[in-house]
Amino acid sequence: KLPPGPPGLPLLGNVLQLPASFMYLKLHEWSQQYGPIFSFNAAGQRVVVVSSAKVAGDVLDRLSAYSSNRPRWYKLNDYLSAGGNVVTMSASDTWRRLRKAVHEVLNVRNVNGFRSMQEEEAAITIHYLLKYPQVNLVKHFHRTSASIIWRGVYGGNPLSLDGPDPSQRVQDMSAEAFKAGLPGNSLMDMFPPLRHLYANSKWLRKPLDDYATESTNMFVDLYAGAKDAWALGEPCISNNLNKLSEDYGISQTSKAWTSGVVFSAGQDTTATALRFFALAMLLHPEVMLKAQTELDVVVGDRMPTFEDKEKLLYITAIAEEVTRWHPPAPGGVPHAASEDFVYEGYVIPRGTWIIDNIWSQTRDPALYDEADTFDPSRFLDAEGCIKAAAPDSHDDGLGFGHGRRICPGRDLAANSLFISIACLLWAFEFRPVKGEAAPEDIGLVDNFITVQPAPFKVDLVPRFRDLDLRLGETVAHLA
Ligand code: HEM
Repeated sequence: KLPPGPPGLPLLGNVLQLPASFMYLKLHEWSQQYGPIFSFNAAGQRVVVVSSAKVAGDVLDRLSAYSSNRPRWYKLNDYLSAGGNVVTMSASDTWRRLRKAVHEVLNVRNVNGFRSMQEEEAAITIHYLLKYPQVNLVKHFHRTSASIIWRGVYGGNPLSLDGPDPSQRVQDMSAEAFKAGLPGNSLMDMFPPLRHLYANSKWLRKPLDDYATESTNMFVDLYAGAKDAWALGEPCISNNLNKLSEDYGISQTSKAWTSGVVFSAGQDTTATALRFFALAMLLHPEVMLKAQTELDVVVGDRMPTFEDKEKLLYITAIAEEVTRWHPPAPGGVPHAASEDFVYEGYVIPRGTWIIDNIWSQTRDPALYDEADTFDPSRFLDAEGCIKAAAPDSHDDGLGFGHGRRICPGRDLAANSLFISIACLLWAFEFRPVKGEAAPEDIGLVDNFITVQPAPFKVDLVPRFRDLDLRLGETVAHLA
């Protein structure tokens, strides 16, 4: 038997009850009604939802041998991504090899090699915020996050705010493709006879094939453009993939796709977290003041660096709380059962989608009190040190998913968030702009995988009169 869940219609199941956007809120509502593991039917597709940290840990971590596949996404994976997308591909040998290559660069030790680049990017962000205060934070934080991951993947120079932005096209194309992955969003995924039609009709397939070709060309060009960085020996993901020996059996096109997909997986998520951070500062000036008191004691009037991390514990806690309070991907990326398995008496058949309901997990009353409140101190013990995560819960990083599919960029992202937050709070007071919506009324935008705060204005008041002069060498070159 499957876990319990909402009653549905014959054939269509619960598909008409699923909202077109903010689906995670519906899943949260159902989890309150049917418990930490429930199931529903999206027009014939069985879906199981895991909504507490314990059940997610059991099903996605401890039973990961059965729960690490991805849904069989015909439109998204086979057509739009030409089978080359490491996020959407099934748990095959190719996926394992690609993940290993990505992990070699992004593991917790090696990401430290990107720290000076991330410090530089924090300084550049402050410089642009001073130079272009009229430009919305959305654009500033897009640049920060895109530039860090761009350089992590392709090496090279920082992306600029006032020049061409080669990253935007990658972002737009990937957001477009991911729409097709949501339950009920692709007819060929819902109705198997249509797959035959598409397979046999060039005319029907044309827009999908054109899209895939455009993506492939874009990724191959970007990959080829990274060769200068490889020649200079810069540590970057594309270089690592390039060095994979022929024995791996991975084509150059597949390496190019993986580089592009890793870029797009890391960009929007990190930018979203920075936007929620800024919103949290508007809503909670007391948190900002406490963080700035810590910064005044530890770093004073020089810009923070990673060397200060061990002493900037409240800042570290803010970075953790941001992705708990508003996880950038609140509905996770769906997993799927690679074979039938049993959990607590429920049989989860092969092919079932398993939704990692991150939103409900980050509101799990077993782990967090008053979960809707932004409170970094929940991650600190009585001495003000960072608490160890509760056993088997990874309650300090639920926003990054679970099991063998867990986000391979989480350590890079955690470092980006730490240094950006430390430097931004060192540099500026965050104040509401008169006449703008009150911070609590700022709505959300559903971007299919990420959910972000709607654009809002914030008054960033420099904390030092000569701030631009304190930003170091890189910024002096930019100016
Ligand atoms: C705050 C920032 C980030 C958040 C919240 C985030 C969140 C996530 C989540 C929830 C997943 C799905 C995990 C699962 O299926 O269980 C994921 C997967 C992934 N993330 Fe991240 N991510 C972030 C940053 C990054 C960065 C910086 C990179 C790369 C540099 C990255 C690369 C990936 C990739 C490649 C996958 C797919 C893994 C697979 O399917 O095997 N992410 N991320």
